[in-house]
Amino acid sequence: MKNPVRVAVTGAAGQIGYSLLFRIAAGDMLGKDQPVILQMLELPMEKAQAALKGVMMELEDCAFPLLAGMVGTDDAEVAFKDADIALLVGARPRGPGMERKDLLLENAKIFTAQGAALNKVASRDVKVLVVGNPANTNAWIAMKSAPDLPANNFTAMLRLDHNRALSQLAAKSGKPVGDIRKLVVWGNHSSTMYPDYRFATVDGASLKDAINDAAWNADTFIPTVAKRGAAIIEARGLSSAASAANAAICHVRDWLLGSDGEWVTMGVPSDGSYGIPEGIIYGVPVITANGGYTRVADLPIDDFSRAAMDRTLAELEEERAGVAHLL
Ligand SMILES: NC(=O)c1ccc[n+]([C@@H]2O[C@H](COP(=O)([O-])OP(=O)(O)OC[C@H]3O[C@@H](n4cnc5c(N)ncnc54)[C@H](O)[C@@H]3O)[C@@H](O)[C@H]2O)c1
Ligand SMILES: O=C(O)C[C@H](O)C(=O)O
Repeated sequence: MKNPVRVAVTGAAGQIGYSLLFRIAAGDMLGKDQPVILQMLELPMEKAQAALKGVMMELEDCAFPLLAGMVGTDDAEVAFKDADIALLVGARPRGPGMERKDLLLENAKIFTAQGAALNKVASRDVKVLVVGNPANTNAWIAMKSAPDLPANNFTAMLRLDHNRALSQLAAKSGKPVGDIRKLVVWGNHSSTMYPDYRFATVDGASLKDAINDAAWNADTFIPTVAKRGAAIIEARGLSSAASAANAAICHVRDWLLGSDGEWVTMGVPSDGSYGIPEGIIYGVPVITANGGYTRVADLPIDDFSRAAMDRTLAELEEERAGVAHLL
């Protein structure tokens, strides 16, 4: 039996937590031979702590063979103690009519404090995925608040956008969703993101050529993916949860276990390539292996793409300026 991996999850009693924790404990994220210890954080409020207790009772009732231990707490330093993986989910979600950046100031404080707590007590190689919105800027805040940890280990979730784009492309082209390769979602997890299938292939053939519809790309595909979160909120009255949890599982699974040479989208601190200033957490295509990721480099950027990539960058820079005083 392998040694257990410590997985910290914040916002554990929330909607995403309720979809996420059971799949982690079932081995969907780290493999069916990898025991896990779940270290769950919730707000220090009676209702949140009671709900967390209920979630832990249900986890117990599943008798997951891979669940080697559980901690439920309202103290970030307890939740992050020696954590190998930290899924930062806990934050206020947006409601109808709000943009994700409307949550900026309210949620930013959480990520300053949690970055500092990770810095103090987590494993020195902790891999951090920020899900709570606005995810890119929150990841940047956490990274800046944890100067002793490797900056490249702070990532934001764009995998939900990536998966949404895959499904839209499969529906349009009639190709099986699992056969689409080399998709990218550039930039911010916000309505400015740029889903880009110029390089996408199915069985080695260009998907862009197969679709051959520039108007659909600009007028339907990009806005549908970019506004999907809002469409879910409109339909459900609540923001996406099971699909968000699934995307978090995909993101961490690929990061830790490798993507077998396939491209996946991760929000990672920029290395300055593609004209994105260093340090900004920006969605880019990466290939993952051995617990690390490598950017797909030197992709050609045409004028349409440059404009789209600059638009989402400008929003990230604006968000960063809006929280600079907290750091
Ligand atoms: N990046 C993405 O693709 C993506 C997708 C879906 C949702 N989200 C975001 O994820 C976040 C969580 O969504 P949800 O639907 O689970 O919300 P939710 O309100 O159901 O749950 C959030 C939970 O976090 C807890 N919480 C709040 N502040 C906390 C803190 N400082 N420490 C620990 N726990 C805290 C709350 O008590 C609550 O139980 C939201 O910000 C949402 O917008 C991101
Ligand atoms: O859109 C939201 O506010 C929730 C989440 O980020 C999503 O994309 O579904």
